[in-house]
Amino acid sequence: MPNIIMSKSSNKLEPSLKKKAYAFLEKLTENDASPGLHIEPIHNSVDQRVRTGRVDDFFRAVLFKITGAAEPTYVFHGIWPHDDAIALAKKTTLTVNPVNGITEIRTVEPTSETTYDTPAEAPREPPVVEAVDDAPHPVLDALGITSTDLVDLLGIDRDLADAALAATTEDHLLEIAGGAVEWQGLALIDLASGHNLAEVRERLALDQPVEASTNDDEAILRGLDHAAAKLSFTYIESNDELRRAIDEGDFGSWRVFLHPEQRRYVTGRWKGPFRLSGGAGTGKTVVVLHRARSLARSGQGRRVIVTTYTTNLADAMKRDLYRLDPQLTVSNTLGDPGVYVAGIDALAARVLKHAGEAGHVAAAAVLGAGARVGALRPGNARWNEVLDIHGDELPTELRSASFLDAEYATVVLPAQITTEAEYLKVRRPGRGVSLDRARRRAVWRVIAAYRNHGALDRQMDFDEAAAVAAEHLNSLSVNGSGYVADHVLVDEGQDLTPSRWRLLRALAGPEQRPDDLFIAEDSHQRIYGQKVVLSRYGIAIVGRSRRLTLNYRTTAQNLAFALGVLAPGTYTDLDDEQEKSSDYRSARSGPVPSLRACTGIAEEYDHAADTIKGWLAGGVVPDTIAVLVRDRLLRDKVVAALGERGVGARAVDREEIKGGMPVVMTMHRSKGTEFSRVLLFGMSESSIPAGLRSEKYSESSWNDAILRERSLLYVASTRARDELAVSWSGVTSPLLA
Ligand SMILES: Nc1ncnc2c1ncn2[C@@H]1O[C@H](COP(=O)(O)OP(=O)(O)OP(=O)(O)O)[C@@H](O)[C@H]1O
Repeated sequence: MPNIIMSKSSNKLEPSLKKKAYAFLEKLTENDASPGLHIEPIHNSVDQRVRTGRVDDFFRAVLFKITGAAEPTYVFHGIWPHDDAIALAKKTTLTVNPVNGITEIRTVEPTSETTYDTPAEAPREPPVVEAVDDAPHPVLDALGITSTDLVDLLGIDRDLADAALAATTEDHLLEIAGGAVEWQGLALIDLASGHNLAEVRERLALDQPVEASTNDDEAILRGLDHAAAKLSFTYIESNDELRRAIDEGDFGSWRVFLHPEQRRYVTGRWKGPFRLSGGAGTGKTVVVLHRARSLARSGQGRRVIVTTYTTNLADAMKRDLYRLDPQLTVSNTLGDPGVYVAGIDALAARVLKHAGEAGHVAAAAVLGAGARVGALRPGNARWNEVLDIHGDELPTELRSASFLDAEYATVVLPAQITTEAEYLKVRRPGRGVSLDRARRRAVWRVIAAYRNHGALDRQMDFDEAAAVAAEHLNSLSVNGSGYVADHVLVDEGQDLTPSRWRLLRALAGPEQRPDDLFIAEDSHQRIYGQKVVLSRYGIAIVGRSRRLTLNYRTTAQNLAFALGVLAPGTYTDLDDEQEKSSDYRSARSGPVPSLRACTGIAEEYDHAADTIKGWLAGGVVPDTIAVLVRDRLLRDKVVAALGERGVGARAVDREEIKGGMPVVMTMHRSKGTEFSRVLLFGMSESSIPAGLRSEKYSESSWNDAILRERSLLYVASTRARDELAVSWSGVTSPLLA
């Protein structure tokens, strides 16, 4: 049976052609000599491997046939109307790159020397001396990149290198890169964003050239197997896979065309916890899903847990894992073989449910004598209740549910404090509020009351539940029952609290083991909780951390806007190192975000309705449009106001996003989602909510709250794939200034 390799370009078939493409390729895999297929060479073609095949009366497929092995391999390039297909087949070649051996598809234009546009603004004649200073300077030249670097060291096509070296704006360079062989385009973007040659070679695995072969067909097959070639080609292993690859087209690219760097983190094996950081849209979730699959398939009975902070995102990951591999064993019982996907709080609940009586023992150990496992509820209502009764015993500035919640989650629970004496002695690193003995006593009284209320009402907050679940699992490990999962993978790690980290550690076993924990995180997107330093909670990364920097989701223009929002803040990662964002880049270009100041809310509603109508009239699919707002109240007002202006829109809360209509949701809910068009609505001075007042108990807490607001805006702006619009009424948000 012939093997089929699909090229990325063949992935972009018109919907009407998908069924035909599938029927054609299915027949080809059964028997390439089948007479109905008409697999034929083309007279006078540049590449003697090229073939055309009959899809129907009107359409032909263009393929390359590689022989030599027991079965032939066909590289499927695409489908075109008959005459176009013949013309293309004559001039298209499948060759290996002379420098690194990577297999590439190229079009050889017989009449023109270059297939890339020379930039309009590039000087064609030597400029007169006076004009030189004002002349736009080529981007790559300014970085000291030469033609020798590009052509001889990296293996970039000469005509592409010439065009790229002449480009005087990053936009034009992006355009040129977009038309190039995938890995060559990415190499140019990397160089333009300041990476040196060695870094580019390492990122794209060009420092591992393909082993040479004297047999041309063998060389092509080897070149197709290189990590950089896999950006453009994928082996199709079954008819199911073929159908999905064709049906999902470009939307399913993440399933098959991984970047060599992403691939490295999917297949990499480490002695202990590994941390993958990276900006919004760099494919961290994609890596987590692929890695979960790779680990689940790495041995009999592997138990893999995939988790994250919010239930919505966990649900989305479960769906995507199925899209990635419908055959993957999914586990519905914690501890069973397969991949178990759940939000971190649902994991805690599941552990406690199974714990039975032992759960109450763990609760007493963590929360003090008398505590039992109870129903899971958020802590705010209980803190407020306790403050109403005992608030007067605290200094005014500490009468804050936010302060108490943070003190409890980051100091008391992780240190397993159950008595005042322990609290008086405990170290409180990173809390930013100093407490003398008297103040500690007062704070402990309120915390003890909080615990009493919890015990009386048979309630636990989510941090308590995680801490108790971790304690229970650790006690099982001590008794020799072992750990729950061979591998635990967590997405959005920046949002987890210390007790949740302890739970993750416990799920993977108390002691470090190979590939026990894989942590994807972006400290620029921390929108919940406090800063956490992992080493304080038994998770030692030491040298096992890397970053992804290529944004797959959004355009360079949207990314620049989003990074501008972050810029005034300082962010530290889970290793307490300063996080940088200067090397984030995008391979796509689009319009500059539109900013609209309105005089009042009515005008802002009108503008929102007009913007959405314009997008819809332009053919944008309705549910790929989102309006993002700071809170639920405004969300519901926007839905109503849009409706009054003739634009149907759906408010989205916890439920899955349904098709058919533009959606309106809070910025928090937008985490982990993406849309073609996004309007950030209501970005006025008042968009920093009154609720943040409770963070004013210390300067550092207030600064951190503002940092989280910046991060929230960064999350929201990076949801836009193609176009971003921002509006406000009256005075603009200080975060945008
Ligand atoms: N190799 C790839 N090929 C094609 N598309 C990709 C690839 N990697 C990621 N993407 C796409 O880029 C988008 C962002 O990916 P993903 O959600 O994994 O990023 P992320 O880093 O987790 O983002 P965020 O932190 O903002 O949630 C998705 O649409 C994903 O399908």
